[in-house]
Amino acid sequence: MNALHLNDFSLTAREAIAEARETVAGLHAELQRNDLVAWTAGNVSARVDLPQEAAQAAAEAAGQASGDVSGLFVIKPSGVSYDELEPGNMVVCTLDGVKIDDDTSIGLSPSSDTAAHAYVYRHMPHVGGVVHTHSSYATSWAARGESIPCVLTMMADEFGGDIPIGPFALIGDDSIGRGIVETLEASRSKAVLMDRHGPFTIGADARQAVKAAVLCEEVARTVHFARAYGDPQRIDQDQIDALYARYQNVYGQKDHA
Ligand SMILES: O=C(CO)[C@@H](O)[C@@H](O)COP(=O)(O)O
Repeated sequence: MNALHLNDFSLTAREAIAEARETVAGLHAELQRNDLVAWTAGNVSARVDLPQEAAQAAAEAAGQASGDVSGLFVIKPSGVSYDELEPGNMVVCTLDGVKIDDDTSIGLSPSSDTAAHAYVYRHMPHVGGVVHTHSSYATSWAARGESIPCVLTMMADEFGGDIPIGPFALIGDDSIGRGIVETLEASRSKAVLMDRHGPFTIGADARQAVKAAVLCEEVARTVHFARAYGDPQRIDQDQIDALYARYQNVYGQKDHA
């Protein structure tokens, strides 16, 4: 555990951490509601942006000048039933993936995918939320090492093209995170199917990352059946680009100035 304690942070920072804990705890229910997880096999995290001075002050208060205290993220505790998840047991980590003294029980370890989430936050500054599931249809494409071809307008809308396959990597160090970042940096997709493991999704915030996980499973299922009974054709790239631009910039309720 890190020497940092919640009390080392300013009131403003502690309020931001508390808000992130509420959000992340609530979003795990969305994974269940959308049938994306069996047992505890999935996790959601959210970045907590801190003003640099707040992060530095906390580090100095903890007598810690080293380590990445430029921000924090909140992630679920490993292996805890979704029925027991609540804001108070959401684990707070530095961007190095190290738990701070966050008033959860000392014994509560962060998700086993914490290193992967942390790597994404360190290397993709625009990402505010990360989700990992083993949802059945997306994971069956991962098991085959096959990317999902962009044969649906919904895929063009949300993923801007195919949903790519990432490399096979073992859990426990930066390998998975590195594979996620390398794959997503080469694509517009918000989802990557890690080979023989399962989907990881990103978003500007945690709710957008959960949406990407829901839509990833939805299109994985639809294309699975389309391929079983036919030969669906990939949408032309210029049409994918037009669909993606509309959906990302026009769809829904935009703030009308
Ligand atoms: O696949 C694995 C472990 O192999 C994890 O993603 C999954 O079980 C969720 O683990 P956590 O409960 O988040 O530690």
